[in-house]
Amino acid sequence: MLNKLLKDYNIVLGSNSPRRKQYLTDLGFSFTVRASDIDESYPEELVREQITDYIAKAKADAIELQHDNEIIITSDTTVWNNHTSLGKPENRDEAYTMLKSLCGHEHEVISSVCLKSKDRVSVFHCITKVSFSDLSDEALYFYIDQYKPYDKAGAYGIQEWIGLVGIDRIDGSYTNIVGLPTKELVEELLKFIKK
Ligand SMILES: Cc1cn([C@H]2C[C@H](O)[C@@H](COP(=O)(O)OP(=O)(O)OP(=O)(O)O)O2)c(=O)[nH]c1=O
Repeated sequence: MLNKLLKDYNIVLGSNSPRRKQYLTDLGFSFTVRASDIDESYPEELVREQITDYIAKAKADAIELQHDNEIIITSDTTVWNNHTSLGKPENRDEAYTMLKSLCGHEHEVISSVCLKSKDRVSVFHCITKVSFSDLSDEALYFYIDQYKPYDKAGAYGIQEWIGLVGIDRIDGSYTNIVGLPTKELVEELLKFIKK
C-alpha cells in the first residue's frame, strides 16, 4: 500500500542501522541503502531534540542525491537523562555508568528523522518516556558482557534482555526507542510528498 502511494519516488535509507532497515522493510517500503559515516558531534549549546534534529540533518546532508525523485531518510536517537544526552558507550565502564544512571527513574528517548528531496528538507522528532527499574550491578554487568550494547544510545536495547527484565513502563512509541518512529515516519512522509 505504501509502495503504491510512493510509486513516483525512490526511497533511500541513509543508515547503517540493521533496526532501521528492518523497520522500513516491515513497513513494506521498497528502498535502497546509502549510508554515510559522519562525525556525530554537535554544538555544545544544543539540548534534547535540538541535538538529534541537528545530527539527523547532518546525516542527510552527507548523502548525495543521485536522482531527482529520491527521498533520503536519516535518523538519530539519543537518551536524555538528568539533563544529559547519552550516546553510544565507548567501553564497559562507560556502559555501566550510563546504565547505572538510568536505574530507578524515568528518562526520555528521542529520535529525530530527516526527510530530504531535491528541493526540500523536513525534520521531525518523537519522544518516548522510559522508566527503568533498580537493577542490580550483577544484572547490569551480565547485560553488558552478554549483549555488548556499544552500538546503542544509553548503552541499552529495549528489544534485548534488559528490556524484558528491567523496564517498568514506557509512555509513547516503542519503535521510536529502537531508533525509528514508524507511525510518525509514515505520516510525515505522506505529508512530505503532498506538499
Ligand atoms: C535506546 C535504544 C537505542 N537503540 C539504538 C537505535 C540507534 O540505532 C542507536 C543509536 O545510534 P544512532 O547514532 O541513532 O544510529 P546508528 O549509528 O545505529 O545508525 P545510523 O547513524 O547509521 O542511522 O541505538 C536501540 O536499538 N534500542 C534502544 O532501546
